[in-house]
Order: sequence, then C-alpha cells, then structure tokens
Amino acid sequence: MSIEVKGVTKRFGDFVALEDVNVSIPTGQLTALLGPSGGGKSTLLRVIAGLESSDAGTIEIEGVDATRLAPQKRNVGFVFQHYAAFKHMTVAKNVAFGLEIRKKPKDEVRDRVHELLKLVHLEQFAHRLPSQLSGGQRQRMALARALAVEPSVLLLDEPFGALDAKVRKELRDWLRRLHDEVHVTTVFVTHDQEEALEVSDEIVVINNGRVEQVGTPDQLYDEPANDFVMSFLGEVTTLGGHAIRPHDIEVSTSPLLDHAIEGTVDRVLRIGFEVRLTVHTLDGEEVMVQLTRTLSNGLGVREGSTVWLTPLAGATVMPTAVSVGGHART
Ligand SMILES: Nc1ncnc2c1ncn2[C@@H]1O[C@H](COP(=O)(O)OP(=O)(O)OP(=O)(O)O)[C@@H](O)[C@H]1O
Repeated sequence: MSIEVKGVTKRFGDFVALEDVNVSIPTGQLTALLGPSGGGKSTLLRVIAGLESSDAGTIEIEGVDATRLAPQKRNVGFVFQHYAAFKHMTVAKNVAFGLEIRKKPKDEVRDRVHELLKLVHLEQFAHRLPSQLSGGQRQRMALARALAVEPSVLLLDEPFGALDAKVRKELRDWLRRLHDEVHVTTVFVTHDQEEALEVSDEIVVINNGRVEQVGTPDQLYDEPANDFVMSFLGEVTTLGGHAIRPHDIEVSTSPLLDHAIEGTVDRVLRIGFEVRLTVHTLDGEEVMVQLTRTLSNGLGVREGSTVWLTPLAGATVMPTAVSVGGHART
C-alpha cells in the first residue's frame, strides 16, 4: 500500500469534518475521492499532504509514518483547482522550479523539463508565460511541475474543476493515459461521479466525513453498500418501495409475471437513442424507466398506455425508506 490512513478524525471547532476515516490506497493506482460538496474529500487530501493536521489517527506514506512530517518532507506532489503558477516565469521555468531549488545540475534539469513538457504535450509552449496558456494547458503545466520532483504520491484537488465540460472531459482522458504511462500513485478529489467512474482504478466514496464504500467503479455501481452510494453513482428510481436503476426495469404491455407492477405511462421523453418513461403505478408510486428507442418502438408505449413493470434479472435492488432523488449530477 502506498498510503495508509488509519482512524483519522479532523474537527474544525465543533464541526467534525472527518470521523474515524480508514483508507488504504494501493501503490501505482489512480484513486478517486468522490462525494457530495462538504463531505470531507479535500480535508482528507490535505491531511494526507500535511497541509492540515488531524486530531486523531495516523498517515503512512510508502511505509513511513508521515503523521507529523511537514508537507515538503512527505514527497508528495500537489495540484489544486486554481493552480498558482509563477506568473513572471516561463512554462519551462515553472516546471524547472522544484528541481532548481533542489540544486540539480543544469543539464539534468533541462533534460527533465523537456521530457515532462513532452509528456504533458506542452513542448511547443515552453517559452510562453502561464497567462498565455488556456486553462487546460495551465493545469497540464501544473501536473508537469508536480511530477518534476518525482513524488511518490500525486494529490490532485479537483484539478479540472474550474474548466468547461468539454475541456474537462479531454483532460480526464488525458490524465488516464498519462497515469498509464507514469504509474505514480495518484489520489484525486472529484464530486463528479462520471469523472470518477471513467478515470479511476478505485473509488473512495466520502459523505458527511465518513467513508461510505471503497471499491472499483464496477463494484460500486453493481454492488453499492447502501442507497446513498447507489444513488450517488448513477440514476435511481423506486419500484415497489425498492431503489432500482431506471434501465434495470423491464416493461411489458401485458401482465406476463405475477409480481409485475401495473401502471400508466404519464410521460414519454425521447433523448437521442434513449426513451424515458414516467409511469404511475396503481399504488401511486412514480417510476422512471429508461429504454432504448428500439425497445420502446417495439413495445409501442405511448402516453396513457397501461404497462407492467418488473426488475430485470440481475438488477441491483435495494430496500429504501428514504428519498433517493438527491444524487448530485453535474
Ligand atoms: N478551515 C476550515 N475551517 C472550518 N471548516 C472547514 C475548514 N475546511 C473545511 N471545513 C468544513 O469541513 C467540511 C468538509 O470540507 P471539505 O472541503 O473537505 O469538503 P469537500 O468534500 O472537499 O467539498 P467540496 O467538494 O465542496 O470541496 C465542510 O463542511 C467545510 O465547511
């Protein structure tokens, strides 16, 4: 394991931001800290980096107890959402900074900066100032700068959070490819479930200062530990008082199965290849169903149709007493 967080609690006055958090972050993997705003993701990252001290618990990095080590002694690289570059220095100088203060030989610094700028696809911008870069390019420069000193761990706090959706998507694909090349243990904070599902090897779901679940994207999606995780990692509706994903509901236009739930289609919404039905059941439940356009056309459902709903074989179904509509989509 590269990072071991054991029993970490962090309070701000009376407010408990992290409560008895235990997480093991494997070496060489890309791990996402995912959760709603205010859940404690950044606080955990800052405790790992040494930028905040915890009130209880320990942090081990690469087998060394780092709990009381200063940030600069932890061998971690850090990138924030709003990266503070040295405005008067060129891109190359910004990337070289950490190496120069470590008094590395000039030739070595030059070669390493060249290698890093190539890695982040900024070679042609080496002599520009940060203000002459786009937001996405600036974040790539920040990553090159963090990687320059060969950290054992790279910590990224919403690194693409301030960028528009299209650039974000490009950068997350790029981060995945970069990680496949460099393999440095990376922990990144995001509140965007799609980003976490797409990029990470493993996801730590954090809510209200506690870890809700740790697992691969597939494990979290297919076997959520509770209805919070289930609703945070994808769309959820209720059928017969159970939480279920809208695409895990089978629709038929005749009562084929005994336990099928009868309802009336209130609304049919077509979005590209997908069709979303809102169905009111006889028990007064409002159920969202997602179908492909082909399936919907085949069934011939329209507003006012009577349908029977059942969970598909293998669907994730979870009893729920609370509302599951509160998941945050960005
Ligand atoms: N320095 C501080 N002083 C007081 N409270 C703080 C401080 N830093 C964080 N908090 C509180 O701790 C809680 C967790 O904050 P944190 O930034 O870790 O959340 P987060 O999950 O990263 O959220 P976001 O996605 O909005 O950044 C929040 O309620 C926040 O207001």
